[in-house]
Amino acid sequence: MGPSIKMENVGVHFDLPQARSQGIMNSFKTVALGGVITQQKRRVGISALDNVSLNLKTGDRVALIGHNGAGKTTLLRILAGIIPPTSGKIRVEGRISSLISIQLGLNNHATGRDNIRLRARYMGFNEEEIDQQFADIIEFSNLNDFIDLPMRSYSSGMRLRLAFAIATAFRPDILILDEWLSAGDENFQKKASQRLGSLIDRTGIFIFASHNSQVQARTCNKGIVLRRGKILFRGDIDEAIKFNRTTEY
Ligand SMILES: Nc1ncnc2c1ncn2[C@@H]1O[C@H](COP(=O)(O)OP(=O)(O)OP(=O)(O)O)[C@@H](O)[C@H]1O
Repeated sequence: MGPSIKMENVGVHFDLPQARSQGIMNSFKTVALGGVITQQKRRVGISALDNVSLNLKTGDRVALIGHNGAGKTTLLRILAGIIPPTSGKIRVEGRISSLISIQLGLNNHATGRDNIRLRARYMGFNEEEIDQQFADIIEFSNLNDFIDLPMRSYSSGMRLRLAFAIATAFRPDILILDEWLSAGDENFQKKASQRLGSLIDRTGIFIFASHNSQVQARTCNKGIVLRRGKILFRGDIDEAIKFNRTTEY
């Protein structure tokens, strides 16, 4: 059986205890962006996702579309297990790789070489799998002798190259991407784009939040339009992009 994702009536609510104020609802009511700001008694919160159900299987390449604050990143974070849903159920079969915070888990005091192992273990890969990709990661990051120096001696671009090379080296069953990743100088960016594209092609399920509908049209076959935490439309990618472009909401 291939990878699958099943979400049933998932909701995410953020409590904002520090925002207890009577006036807050009035000042935010008319804003069309973001999740729905809620207020019970004097407790303010944000409903970032509301009653979202999804059924994804192998071959699904899903674009998440929607305005700022619509809930795209929250949905990705739920799927990646970074935050739990407040309500509803979620079931994921298969190994997930999230390219949301690719520098997380890297250690400034360790060498590039040691960081490859650290970060790959953090992603859930075993020593054998790491050994298989080790040389490729070193070659792709193109750090030459820097790979044996502690990461604190790297420039931010070098750090990103290493993080990118590691994050894209292992083929997961499910790949999660929040905006297209790019790293390094112009030359490296071209290489990085190709590598990311090839990883997406080889992944069973791909979920991609972005404001760039051109890239989404190229890499996805389905689209989900979110508005204020709810699914407003789902269908073929072209229809979803068209819906988003032509519907006032
Ligand atoms: N940690 C948090 N605490 C409180 N509210 C949050 C938190 N994270 C997100 N939100 C709120 O949840 C809603 C959805 O945010 P989310 O980041 O999922 O939107 P998005 O669709 O990814 O937006 P963008 O296109 O701007 O990246 C927004 O109203 C945001 O303010």
